[in-house]
Amino acid sequence: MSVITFVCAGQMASALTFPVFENGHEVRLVGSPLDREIINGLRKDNYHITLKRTLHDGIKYYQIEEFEEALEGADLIIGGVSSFGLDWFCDEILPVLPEEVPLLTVTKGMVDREDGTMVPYPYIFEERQPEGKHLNFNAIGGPCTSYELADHDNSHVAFCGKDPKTLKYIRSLMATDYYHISISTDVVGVECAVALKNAYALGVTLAVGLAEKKDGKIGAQHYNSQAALFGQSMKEMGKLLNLVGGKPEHLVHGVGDLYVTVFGGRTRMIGTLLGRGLTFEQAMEDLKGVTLESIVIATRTARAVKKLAERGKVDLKEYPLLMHIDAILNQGAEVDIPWDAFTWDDLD
Ligand SMILES: NC(=O)C1=CN([C@@H]2O[C@H](COP(=O)(O)OP(=O)(O)OC[C@H]3O[C@@H](n4cnc5c(N)ncnc54)[C@H](OP(=O)(O)O)[C@@H]3O)[C@@H](O)[C@H]2O)C=CC1
Ligand SMILES: O=C(CO)COP(=O)(O)O
Repeated sequence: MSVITFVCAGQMASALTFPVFENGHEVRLVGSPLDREIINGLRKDNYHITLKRTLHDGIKYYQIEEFEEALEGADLIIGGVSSFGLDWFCDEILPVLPEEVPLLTVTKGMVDREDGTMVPYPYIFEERQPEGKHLNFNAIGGPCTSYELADHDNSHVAFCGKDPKTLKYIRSLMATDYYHISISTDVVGVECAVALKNAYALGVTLAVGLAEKKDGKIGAQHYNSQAALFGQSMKEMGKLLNLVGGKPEHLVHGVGDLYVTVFGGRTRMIGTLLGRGLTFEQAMEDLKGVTLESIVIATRTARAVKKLAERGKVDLKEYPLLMHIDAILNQGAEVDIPWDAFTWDDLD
């Protein structure tokens, strides 16, 4: 039995307690300063108020003030922060983590630099750890919604990090007959692929809202338009993956993640509302309190691509869907899918 300490008791970190606990490990779940209510509820009856599932009896729950106690003797630390708590995680958590214990994070995202470079979160964590500290950073990517993992649906994810031995070790702690894990040292490839899907899931689900608007009926579906946007998303994601230097095969994790997010992710909600004709501000107001990584990543990716275009490294015409998503989110544009920009002629 190993001891596995989770920092943040959000939906995904808490869902991961299922495979870990079922593998016989001691599970310690520590809430962020914003997770007090979640931890109080779990202590009462193991029911997680945002995941809406009952966690295993036997998990130990901690408030953030008890973090050091929860770290004692830990063999693995799992970070469950979202992009919105990234600074808190870097400033408050990284300094107290023991160097000898590997860290595995679920946070999907990238940061864009002034010159248009896109840097995945594990590298940001590495940069922002205290000077002289050398934590062992690893991350999870791939299609896996929290509530379906909690329900034991078969999921295939990718763990990435620099050290193959660590990746094999972490996999040995967490793999089950329903939680299937590929491992890779291509951190940029895995992380960029799965971060990008958040931006494009918003793009595909515009078609969900557009169909409802067209038919005047909530729940109306038009799969042709969703499929066209899905294909265009895959094309642009592939180009972006190539741009950051990730291996093309990791597009599998990003495209799988795009699929699950279009059907079962929170990003579907914002894309649908925008497609129905709500302004960005109205949609955000309706979805107050929902974790929407897509807004952050779409904005950052578009900013990076525009910067690279200024530098002559890319042609913006190759990213019509990303540019339209950015215009909706950041320039007040109405939804008006640039269908013609998606077509191309391949003639010998
Ligand atoms: N949910 C899912 O199905 C999946 C999620 N992911 C990724 O995992 C990450 C977390 O997602 P998820 O668990 O769903 O999100 P949640 O919003 O449920 O959890 C995020 C965690 O980060 C904390 N947090 C947010 N903002 C701050 C802040 N300013 N300061 C301190 N802590 C903060 C949250 O506290 P609080 O609860 O109070 O907000 C919570 O503990 C995301 O990057 C997401 O893309 C990956 C795979 C699937
Ligand atoms: O990343 C996810 C599934 O892999 C979930 O996406 P959302 O953050 O949109 O819910």
